[in-house]
Amino acid sequence: MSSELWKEALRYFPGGVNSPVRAAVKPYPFYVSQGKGAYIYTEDGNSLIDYVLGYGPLILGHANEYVKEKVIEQIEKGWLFGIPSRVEIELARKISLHMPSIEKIRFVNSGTEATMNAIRLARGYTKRDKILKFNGNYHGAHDYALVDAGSAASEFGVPNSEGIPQEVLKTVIVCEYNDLQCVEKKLKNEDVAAVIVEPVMGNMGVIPPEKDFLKGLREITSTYNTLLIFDEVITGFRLSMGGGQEYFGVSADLTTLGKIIGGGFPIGAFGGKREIMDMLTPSGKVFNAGTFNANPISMTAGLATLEVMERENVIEKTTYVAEKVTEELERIKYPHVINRVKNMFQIFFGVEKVSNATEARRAKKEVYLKFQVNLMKNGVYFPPSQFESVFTSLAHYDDNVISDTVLAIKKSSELS
Ligand SMILES: Cc1ncc(COP(=O)(O)O)c(C=O)c1O
Ligand SMILES: NCC(=O)CCC(=O)O
Repeated sequence: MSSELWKEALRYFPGGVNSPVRAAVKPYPFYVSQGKGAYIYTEDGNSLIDYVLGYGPLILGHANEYVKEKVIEQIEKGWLFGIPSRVEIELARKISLHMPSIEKIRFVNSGTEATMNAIRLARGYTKRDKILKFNGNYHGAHDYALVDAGSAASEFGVPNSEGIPQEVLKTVIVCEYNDLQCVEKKLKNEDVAAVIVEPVMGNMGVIPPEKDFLKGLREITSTYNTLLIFDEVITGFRLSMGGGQEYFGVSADLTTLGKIIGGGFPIGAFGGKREIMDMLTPSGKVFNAGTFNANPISMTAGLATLEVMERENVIEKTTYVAEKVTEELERIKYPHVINRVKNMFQIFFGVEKVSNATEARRAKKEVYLKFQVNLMKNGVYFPPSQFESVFTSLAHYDDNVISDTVLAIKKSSELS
């Protein structure tokens, strides 16, 4: 039973969990025993249609057969060598084919590591210390990212974590998302190594960039010789095979990836222009290393996932599911706004517009949570936090999954 496991978990783990957002499930987290396709199964004998999908990586759904076979084949051959293996080249080739701005890449183990290293590299390359980020963007859980951070940092009321040295904080400048004037002013007045941005915000709910925001960032950063880092940990291989850059037609100097490119196994990557990437050890003097970097299991699962995506038009199918689900959400009587870009979306109650983190924080979280709990009772799992994105997968591209979701939304919409 989940209730018993939770009681024991509270003894071992701070707050009962190993990543904070998991504790946001009310009244206490359910424990998952299995996942298959669009469904997860709980220790309490319930099944739920899963719209969280491991917070984004599982774009094919749970336990995809092709990915599973490939991973098992690799396990038969061994799972860690600390020596290069063929599959890392195959995955790199595929990524750079779809994302031409990535001429060279380094594989790490999480999105956190990806942004931490991309920022260090930008500093090394430009010989400048400062970076600029946006309020509510989440770039992982390292010191330079936990300033006005979204996701669980906002959900749990600590957008600015304790434990980060003042010296570090002085190097991080924050602007509001979609505010180009702020960026222009800061870059004019300070020496900024890099601007890091989520091409679509997926960590304050979903917030799209306004028209010309990303193009504007490209122009301003070029003017001031500041690097533009697209954090595509969520959007890479989700908005399009070429990520947010292809979707919006804007090219970044450095790109961070994670989630989907590991097919559900731990992954991160950062890549970009050859001359910048070559500053990385061992060809250059900006250090990065890792026991598990480019481990063959994550490489294999990622490659298999991208192969299925190429074959099966996954982005359009997952977008179709998101359209159907949001059409039903639109019918909810309680005043709300829905932000959707392709196959990622979120609903905000009691507000008319959400175009930045400040506006997202004004939404009625308590109404969202009531809706989320209602949905769980009716067999559908949405993120337990207003500040996460709803995701769809290939496994959701199924009439029964869609109609069961629509029915669950109808039954869950009494919110006043
Ligand atoms: C845009 C973005 N960047 C970075 C990260 C950090 O990735 P990870 O959780 O793998 O460290 C996340 C994670 O959720 C993310 O959404
Ligand atoms: N949007 C934030 C994440 O996806 C990370 C998941 C976690 O923090 O457990």
